[in-house]
Amino acid sequence: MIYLVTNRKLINKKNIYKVIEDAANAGIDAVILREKDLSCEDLYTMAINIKDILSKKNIPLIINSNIEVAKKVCADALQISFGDFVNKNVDFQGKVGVSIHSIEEGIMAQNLGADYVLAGHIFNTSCKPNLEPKGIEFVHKLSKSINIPIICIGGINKYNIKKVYESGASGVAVMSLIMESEDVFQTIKELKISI
Ligand SMILES: Cc1ncc(COP(=O)(O)OP(=O)(O)O)c(N)n1
Ligand SMILES: Cc1nc(C(=O)O)sc1CCOP(=O)(O)O
Repeated sequence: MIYLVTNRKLINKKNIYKVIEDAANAGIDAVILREKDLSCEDLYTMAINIKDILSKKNIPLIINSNIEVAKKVCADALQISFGDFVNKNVDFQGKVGVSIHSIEEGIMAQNLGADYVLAGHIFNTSCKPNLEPKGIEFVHKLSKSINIPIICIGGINKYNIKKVYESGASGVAVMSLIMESEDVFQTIKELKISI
């Protein structure tokens, strides 16, 4: 499973909808709409447009952080930080994915009913320049500690994707590699054949 995480600010020539369309055609498994700076109104508009593209291919839409928008657009899943998951009363009909950054958070997320965890960041990534990556051993340990699906994020590319799967991940989430790609279709195909 390959999840695409959006970041419209990383896109060079194309626009976000063209990227999503190419990704959908290349066989992406889900899209996490993560545009933290947008107002609810603008995020909702973007979510509706993306849902329109994805629904033609039955690809799930996941909304990052914003439960109001996730509900309003009837998203397939909500992606939420560990802190929000633990501290807020998350009342959402669809699946709930929790972002975790330690084994303890992974176990707690599972015990509290998370449907899957987004675990990171695994490798160095320009998106998290001041934080140490967790490394492949973290994936290995996490997969021995929990039974819910583990989606790994952070610095995933065609050279390391296989190792991530071999360490027990059920899938990966990729942002900059795809957002910055000149050829989104080809980039995703290369990831898929590298698994
Ligand atoms: C140890 C650690 N903490 C937090 C992060 C990244 O999480 P954050 O930037 O808060 O949220 P998202 O980028 O996942 O939306 C990390 N990699 N490591
Ligand atoms: C959005 C995000 N969350 C992370 C986490 O560790 O929770 S790492 C990350 C960025 C991943 O982007 P790229 O594929 O460009 O490395």
